[in-house]
Amino acid sequence: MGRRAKNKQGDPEPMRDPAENTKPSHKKLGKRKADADAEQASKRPAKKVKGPSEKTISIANGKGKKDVGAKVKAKSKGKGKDAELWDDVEGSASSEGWEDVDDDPNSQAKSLFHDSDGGEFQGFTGDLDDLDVEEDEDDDPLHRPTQELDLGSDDEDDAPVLPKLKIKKSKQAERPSKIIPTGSDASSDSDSDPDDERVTGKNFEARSRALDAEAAREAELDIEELQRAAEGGEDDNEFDGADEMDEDEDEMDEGVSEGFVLPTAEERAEEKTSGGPDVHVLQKRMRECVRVLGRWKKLGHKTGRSRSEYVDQLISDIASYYGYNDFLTEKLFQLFPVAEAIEFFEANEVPRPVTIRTNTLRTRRRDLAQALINRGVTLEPIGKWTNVGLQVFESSVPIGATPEYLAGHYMLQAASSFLPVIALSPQPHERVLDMASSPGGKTTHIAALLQNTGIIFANDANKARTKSLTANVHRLGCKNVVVCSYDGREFPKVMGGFDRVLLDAPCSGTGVISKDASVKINKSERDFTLLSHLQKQLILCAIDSVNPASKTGGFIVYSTCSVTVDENEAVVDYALRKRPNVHLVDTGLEFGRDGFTSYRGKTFDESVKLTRRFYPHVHNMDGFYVAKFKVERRTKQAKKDKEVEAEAQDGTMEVDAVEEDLHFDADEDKPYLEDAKRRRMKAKGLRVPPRNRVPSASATVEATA
Ligand SMILES: C[S@@+](CC[C@H](N)C(=O)[O-])C[C@H]1O[C@@H](n2cnc3c(N)ncnc32)[C@H](O)[C@@H]1O
Repeated sequence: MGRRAKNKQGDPEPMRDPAENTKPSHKKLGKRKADADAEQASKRPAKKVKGPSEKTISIANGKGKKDVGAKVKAKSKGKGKDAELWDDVEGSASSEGWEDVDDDPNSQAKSLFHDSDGGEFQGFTGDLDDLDVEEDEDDDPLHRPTQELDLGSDDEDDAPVLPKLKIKKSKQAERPSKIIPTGSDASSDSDSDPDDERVTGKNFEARSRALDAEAAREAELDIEELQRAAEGGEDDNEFDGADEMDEDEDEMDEGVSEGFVLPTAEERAEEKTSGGPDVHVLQKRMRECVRVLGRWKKLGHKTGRSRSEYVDQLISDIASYYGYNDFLTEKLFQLFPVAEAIEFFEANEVPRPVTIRTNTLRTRRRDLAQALINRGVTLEPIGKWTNVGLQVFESSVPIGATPEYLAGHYMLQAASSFLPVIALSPQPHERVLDMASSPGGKTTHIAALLQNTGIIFANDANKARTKSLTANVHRLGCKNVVVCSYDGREFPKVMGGFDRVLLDAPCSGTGVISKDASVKINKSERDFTLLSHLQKQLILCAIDSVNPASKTGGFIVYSTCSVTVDENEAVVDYALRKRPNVHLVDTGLEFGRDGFTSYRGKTFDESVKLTRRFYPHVHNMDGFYVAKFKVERRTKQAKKDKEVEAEAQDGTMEVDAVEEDLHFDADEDKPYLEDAKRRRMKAKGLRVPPRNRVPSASATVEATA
């Protein structure tokens, strides 16, 4: 296997065979964790990627796994491909970045929410005063948990051969489609695989071309798959993934495993009180449940048990194997076909790749790459979809403390966090609101796309968190940012009339479990209810803060680092119903799965399929969701009609957060704009005219120019 392949983050490993030896289970971490710990000890020493604190970040090696179909459209527009990938300035296809470098190590506030790089929600009560927010550790590689980087050997055969669970082998899965490729994606290539070369300043462009070609190949495969799927028709089973096994597997394995007996409800209850079964029993049972559920139509009748008994057993075993609470296990399990759900849970056990976003206000990607390569960093472009992203494979220096980092040439930023800003696509000279912005990964990215023109109001309700936001804004040389600290629900009363608004909403963080395993056990039904409620309030305020008459914009992007429907499609659908003057538009993102238009008995507006879902097991990036709306002028009757309809459909969850007469008050905005202007002038050494008016309101407004 080539160097690149070895160094990339591994795919989630399949559940191991019972024959493999493991430690006894560790209840708190989940049985899989105990299992993994045992295996870890036997692995070869890993090469390390150092974080800024000298902690090591390493990436587990993984092999062989293929993936389910991500949609990749390889588009080649105008310029040469090399130029696109290594462009100096972010082009129209946009570019993007990881945030969350918390430059304020002293801040100890605890976050109730997850931000895209792994904050923490700890029981939000719905009142901002109850929020207790912590600095985002994952924003800062200094604080990132140590992860294992197993670079493997040069010879693929050296890797331990793990018996594989035949949990899923869909037709789709026969080729790589991860947007950030993994080792396994490249493993089938021959010796002459360009991936085998070491990445140097000289071969950047060749590597970029190879990536393009790969994307094009994948796009062709995607089309083939879609055609196959269309010809194959729909499965009428309760679960999409049912009967999804290959026919050849069917022939090989027609029956229910001999000696396997699904425990009864009583036996399960007994098992629980006695600490649960041995990890081997769990693995075996999960395999069997996945296999039988995967071919329920053929095997179900032979089991003598009901489908729901199998499902219940599997959910319960997943919870204890991976260490989730039962509620969250079921919630996440329901999002996927059976076998794919296992892939998702497995992917959450593996760290995502280390990625950085070039700050184009300070440097060009190729120059940054060369500078880091000179320092001993092994990296390469993330992929064609971003012209500012770099994936770091190994580094002999702390990647969060290099001179380039300190000089603001890049942001450590998860690849998924690039997505909402790409979708927002801010245009130079626009006025942008980043409604929940700390620690500023997306704000600074927006600033770069605006080329330091226009103005960004970077708001966050948590004042402590705005410290790291301000630090990042300064470090990256953003001169068009005003930092402020309001509850987002106060907008647009605070100010409005924005060309674009980003609402990267506080969320449960179910997309970033690999970064923060505490999510597995600390999320309850109530958390999701409260979060969804807050998100609905915020999204209406975000919509109302947009100037529908904007000549260049009039858009809002809603994003979360969560994969639950309550926090995503349900919020978007609610906004569509409550605000007749908005409609969804294409996000402009070239990959990601369609948003759900129906889910467990709920039906959403058809246009919700325009929203995008991203998954760790599919795209090799954090779980993420992105929706983009266009805001039009309101017409009174349309508004009334839609709202009556919304009230009727809403039932229990009514969120009337926004007063109807809210509008942008240019006068109220003036002091903030003036303040920013004054500071800009001051920074440029110009004479600053006397202040007309001091900003009112309790909020802190800090111009960062
Ligand atoms: C997902 S994080 C934002 C990450 C940020 N966009 C970035 O890219 O660095 C969500 C943020 O929302 C903030 N927040 C929570 N409730 C809020 C509210 N009611 N209004 C505004 N911000 C809020 C939290 O303090 C947190 O910083």
